[in-house]
Amino acid sequence: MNKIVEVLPERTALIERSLEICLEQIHKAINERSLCTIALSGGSTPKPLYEAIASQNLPWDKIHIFWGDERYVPPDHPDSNQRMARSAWLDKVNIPAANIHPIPTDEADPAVAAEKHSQHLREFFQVQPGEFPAFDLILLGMGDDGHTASLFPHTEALQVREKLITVGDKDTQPRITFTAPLINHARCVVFVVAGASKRPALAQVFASTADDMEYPSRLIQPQGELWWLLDEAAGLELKS
Ligand SMILES: O=C1O[C@H](COP(=O)(O)O)[C@@H](O)[C@H](O)[C@H]1O
Repeated sequence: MNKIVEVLPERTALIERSLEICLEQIHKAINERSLCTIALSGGSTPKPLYEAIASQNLPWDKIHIFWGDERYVPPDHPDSNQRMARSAWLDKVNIPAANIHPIPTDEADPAVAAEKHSQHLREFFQVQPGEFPAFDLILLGMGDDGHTASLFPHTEALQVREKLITVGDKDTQPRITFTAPLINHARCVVFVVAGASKRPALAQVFASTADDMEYPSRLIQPQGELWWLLDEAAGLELKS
């Protein structure tokens, strides 16, 4: 793993740097494999990044969009990660509908939706049960509690080792989430984290010893590149 930490002076610089890294990874994947697979994060932080990507001239037909986690709500719900990414980015560019791979949230049982989407990933990436595909780029955020994707502290989802996708648990509300092993098979993982409220959890995520179950972002140790892009409010104590 190649881990790079950058602390940017403020949020605009954080988004500009995040855009640069994303564009590098997109072009690299397309040059090497003629295709780029990206998994998006939700929450509020990445919205300006998605708006910035939407203004780029990219070979959209070669880019496939997935989500690292989703709230278990319909796609038009205000909390939907899919809805945010569509309005900030995907609805503004000429990307084929078949290149957008939302997490289904219409099954009565979220575990059925998780398995259905796992099967979709296996078919798309042509991997067998038990194998993990390698996304070109996985974007992640981090909550104030140290969660990432929908891997929340002390939840069963953190223990899942064999599956691609599982059911996360946000205060008893189900969510669908990539598992840590799926994220860790990515070629490149980029955390984009902003705001002083993230500082205490970041200190624990970067500590040499701390509880991975208390701070799930510690579980993210990909085989490829790992970028931590922080604004100064979040990363003040990590500035070298
Ligand atoms: O719940 C979630 O929160 C995290 C962090 O969100 P932010 O609003 O602090 O940026 C996000 O990465 C995750 O995808 C989302 O479901």
